[in-house]
Amino acid sequence: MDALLDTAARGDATELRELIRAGGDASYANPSTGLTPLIAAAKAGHSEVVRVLLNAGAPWNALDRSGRCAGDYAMDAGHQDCYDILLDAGVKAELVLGAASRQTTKNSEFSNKDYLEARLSFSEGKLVNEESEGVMMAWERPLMEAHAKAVCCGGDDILNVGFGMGLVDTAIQSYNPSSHTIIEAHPDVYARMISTGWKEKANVRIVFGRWQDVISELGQYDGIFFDTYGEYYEDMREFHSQLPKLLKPGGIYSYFNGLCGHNAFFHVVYCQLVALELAQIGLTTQFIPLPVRSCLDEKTWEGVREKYWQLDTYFLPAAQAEEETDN
Ligand SMILES: C[S@@+](CC[C@H](N)C(=O)[O-])C[C@H]1O[C@@H](n2cnc3c(N)ncnc32)[C@H](O)[C@@H]1O
Repeated sequence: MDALLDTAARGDATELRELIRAGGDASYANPSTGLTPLIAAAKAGHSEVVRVLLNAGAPWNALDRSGRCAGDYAMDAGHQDCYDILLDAGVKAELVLGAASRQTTKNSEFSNKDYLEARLSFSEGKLVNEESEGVMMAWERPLMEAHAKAVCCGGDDILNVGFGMGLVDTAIQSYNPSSHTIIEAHPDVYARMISTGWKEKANVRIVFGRWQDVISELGQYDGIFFDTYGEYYEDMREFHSQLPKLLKPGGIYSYFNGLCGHNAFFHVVYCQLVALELAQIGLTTQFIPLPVRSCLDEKTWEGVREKYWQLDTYFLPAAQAEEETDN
C-alpha cells in the first residue's frame, strides 16, 4: 500500500487512478506514521491527486501521528488549490453528517447532564469541574470583552447564554444596556451569581435553567451571545434554529468559537460550516481575527486536565440578522 503513498507524493494522478482501480485503498494510512496518500499529496501541493483521492473515498479529516490532517499541511505550505478542495470537501462532509444526525432519533438524555449534576470549583483564574476540566478560564477575558463589544453594538436588549465566570456579562454591563438577560443552568454558578449581587442589578434578568427548557420565556434581543459547556455542535445548531425568533432584525449574534480549538484546519471547516448554516436563516457572518498567543503560556493550563484551545488566532464570529425592509 505504500505504493499509493509514493504515487500520491509524486503527483501522478494517472498512475494513482490505476492503483485504485486495481484495488488500492484510498483511505490507507501507514501504521507507523499515520501518513495517508491524501496527506502526502496535500503536502506536495498536487491538487489533481487530492481530488482523485477524495472522489475515491479518502477521508478528508484523517490525522497523522503528529495530529495533523491534509488540510493543515496544505495550509502551512501555502498550496491554495489543495486547501480549497479540502475545505470544500470538509464542509460538505460535515453538512451531510449534520443532516443525517438530524434524521436519527434524539437521545432522551441531554448532552451535559453529568456536568450539570456535578460540583464545580471557582478560583481567581478558572472555573473547573470535578475532573479538573476547564469550564471557563480567565485567559479568555480579552475575547469575552470583544464578544461583548460585538453584541452590544447591535442595540440595547442583550441576551447571554452561559454565565461561567461572568466575564462576558461584566463586559456587557460596561455598555449599560437597557436589558441584560442571562441564562444559566448550573446550580453552583447560579448560586454564585446570587451571592455576588447579579440579581440586584437593575437591568439584569437571570433565567435559571437550561436554555432548551426556558426558551419560551424569552423575548427578542438586539445582541445575543452563546457560550455553554459540555454540549455538542448539534446543541448549538438547535440554538441557531431558534435565532429567527430571538434576534431582532439587524441584531448581532456571536458565540464562543471554540469549535475544534485543537486543530487549525478543522477549526476553519467549522467556521465555514457555521457561516453557511447561519446564512440559511438569514444571518451574515464575519470572523474577526484576534491574536491569542500572548494570552496563553504553559502556566495558563496548570491544574487543568486538557488544553481546550491550542491555536494562535481566535476568529470572533459576528453574525448579523437581515434588516427589516419596508415592503
Ligand atoms: C464556558 S462557561 C461561559 C463563560 C462565560 N462566557 C464567561 O464569560 O465567563 C459556560 C456556562 O454555560 C452554562 N451552561 C451549560 N449548559 C447550559 C445550558 N444548556 N443552558 C444554560 N447554561 C448552560 C455552564 O454552567 C457555564 O456556566
